[in-house]
Amino acid sequence: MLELDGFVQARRVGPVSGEFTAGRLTLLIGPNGSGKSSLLAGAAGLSDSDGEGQVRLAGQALSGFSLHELARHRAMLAQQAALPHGLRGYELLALGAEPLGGINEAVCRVMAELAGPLGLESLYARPLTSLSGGEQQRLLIAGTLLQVHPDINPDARLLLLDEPLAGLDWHHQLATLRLLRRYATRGLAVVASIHDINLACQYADDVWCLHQGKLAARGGPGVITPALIAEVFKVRVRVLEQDGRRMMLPEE
Ligand SMILES: Nc1ncnc2c1ncn2[C@@H]1O[C@H](COP(=O)(O)OP(=O)(O)OP(=O)(O)O)[C@@H](O)[C@H]1O
Repeated sequence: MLELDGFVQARRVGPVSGEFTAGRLTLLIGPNGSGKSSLLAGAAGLSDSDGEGQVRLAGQALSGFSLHELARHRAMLAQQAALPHGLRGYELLALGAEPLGGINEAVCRVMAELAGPLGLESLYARPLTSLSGGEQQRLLIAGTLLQVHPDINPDARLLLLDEPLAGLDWHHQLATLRLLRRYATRGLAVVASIHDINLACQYADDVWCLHQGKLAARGGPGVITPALIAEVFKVRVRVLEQDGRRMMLPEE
């Protein structure tokens, strides 16, 4: 679906090659500054590759897409996304739906569908500036998911989220990961950066581990091993197994 072919961004990331596949949830892990945001920005078409590198969506170079075409094919949740002032929750989502035809019955239905898992019922009517950090983040996630919902945007192919779980409580972290899996099941390539290694093990179809701008490992959750964690994160961990699930416990 989304192919990175020798993607390079200044000295921040690359060269990185690989594919984010339709129908799969790819979780990016890596220490601070390892290049996750830079890679996501490249995959979103927000920054071109240096040199010969290319990013292709369904075989077409992303650098040739207009902003309108990008909006039709992918949505991106940025890290520390800025919130427009003077808006209420539902108006933020309406703003995101604008390039896709604006508020209509389908948009209202999707807003209602997202309200349950993300706990938005009482937030839609409130001014954005009155919301807590985690509440704002849940609305931003909803706004991003709305833009690639099949009932609103049948051309959507790719969903990218930079640290969507930042600031969320445990309940809403799990709800968000379940939603991302659901969107992948609907046929999108879904990619998110995440700092919780155990959640990455539990929810990812594919894991990309970045280290100093390069891919240190890529594959199923099994690529996350104590040796990889020690090399990349400089943390020693022990593996616990329960009911077929693996958990990494940092050693003191
Ligand atoms: N605008 C910029 N100008 C110069 N260097 C930058 C810029 N943005 C990021 N960098 C550098 O590029 C590298 C990769 O940054 P990036 O934000 O992609 O990392 P990250 O893996 O997303 O980190 P984090 O987990 O802290 O969010 C870092 O060393 C960072 O300092």
